[in-house]
Parts: sequence; C-alpha cells; structure tokens
Amino acid sequence: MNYLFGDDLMERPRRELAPGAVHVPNWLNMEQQKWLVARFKEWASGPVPIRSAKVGGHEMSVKTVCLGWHWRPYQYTRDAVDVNGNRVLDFPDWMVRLGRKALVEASGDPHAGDDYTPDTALVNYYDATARMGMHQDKDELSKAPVVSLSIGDTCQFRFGNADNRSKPYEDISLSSGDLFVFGGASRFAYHGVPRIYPGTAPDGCGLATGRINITMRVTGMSGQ
Ligand SMILES: O=C(O)CCC(=O)C(=O)O
Ligand SMILES: [Fe+2]
Repeated sequence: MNYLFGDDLMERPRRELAPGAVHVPNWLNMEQQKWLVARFKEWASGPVPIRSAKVGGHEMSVKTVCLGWHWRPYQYTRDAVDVNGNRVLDFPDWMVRLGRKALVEASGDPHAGDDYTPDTALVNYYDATARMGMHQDKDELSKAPVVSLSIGDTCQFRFGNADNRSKPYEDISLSSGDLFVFGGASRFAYHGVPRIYPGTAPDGCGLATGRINITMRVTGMSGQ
C-alpha cells in the first residue's frame, strides 16, 4: 500500500505555522532542484571550499559554503578569513529573482518581493548524521525575511518561538523542493534540524545522499 499512501503522493498543504512563517511544500520542480544541485557542486569546490564552521572550537556537523558574504560564527565578511582567506563568490542575480518569487509565493502578494534584495546565502550540506541545534538567524542587521530551500533527503525541522530555544515549538518535515520563509514576527524565531531521514531524497533531484539547504538573507551590510 506504500505506493498509494506514500508521503510523495499525499497532499502536503502550504501552511502558515505562525505569523510570517510559511511552509510551501514542493515549490521547486525536479528540474530546478537538479539544476541547483549542480550549482551547489560548483560552489562547494569554488574559491572557498565547503567546510564545517567552528563554534567555540567545535566543528559543526553541517558543512557550509556561502555566496555574497562569508558567514562564520557570528559575523559576515567578504573574505573567508577562517578558511583560506579567499573572497566568496558573488551573490547571483538569478538568486535575487528566486528569492523575490519565493516571497510572492509564500505571501500571495504579487508585490511582496519588490523591495527584497538578498545579498548572502548560506548553503548547508547535511549528511545522514548531521544536525543543527536551535538558534536564531540574527547575525544580519536587516529584518528582511529569510528564504529557505531544501533539496535531497527529508529532514525533521523544528520551528520554535522568538523568545527562547525550548517549547513551544513544532516539528515538521522539510522535503526536497520545499520552501520555507521566516518573515515578520517569525523572522527571529528559534529553529533547528534535529535529524535527517537518510534515503528519502527523490530520484532525479540530483543528490544521491544527504540534504542541501539554502538560506537567502539580507545582511544589511555595505561595502566591498
Ligand atoms: O537546514 C535548515 O533547514 C535550516 C538551516 C539554518 O537554520 C541556517 O542555516 O541558519
Ligand atoms: Fe538558521
């Protein structure tokens, strides 16, 4: 019966979990996912190779490569001073357009993306055992929304509140092709990834194992 009632066939409706926090399942089609995975492979072996950032001397289990601005705990710079000193890749114009479309999609407002110009993306790779603890995205000086795209294995995603890292929170699945937007009152909500479900990536997404997550952000920084 699995083929009848599998997750991929059951309707997963779009949902606003809290004001400004919107989950849009299956936003990216398979061709788009595959194309993004090909870009990811280029970025990962680009001027600043993908690496595990160190938090308090400990390597994160997630590996990260950045676009536009390089993130390390807890600041943005143009040069990857904690990796090899190289300048990060430019933020691509097509990703600005994709981010704008994501906000239109999540809000239903055709103008929601008009003033949105993300200038950094953190591109994370999770293997089967990688996790991300509960945190806020607050190294940006701007309150503009964060746009999140997921490709590959499904994960358990924990979406919490803006006050602290514990309850109340809600666990949802983010699957290949899903969009999640953190905006408005949810911009600084705590969130994390307690686990990856290995072997759940759909055929054709371009990623055999693991999960890619792209978060676009507005740093609010200026300068070269
Ligand atoms: O992997 C995800 O879905 C979330 C990633 C995240 O929270 C981050 O990069 O700050
Ligand atoms: Fe985050």
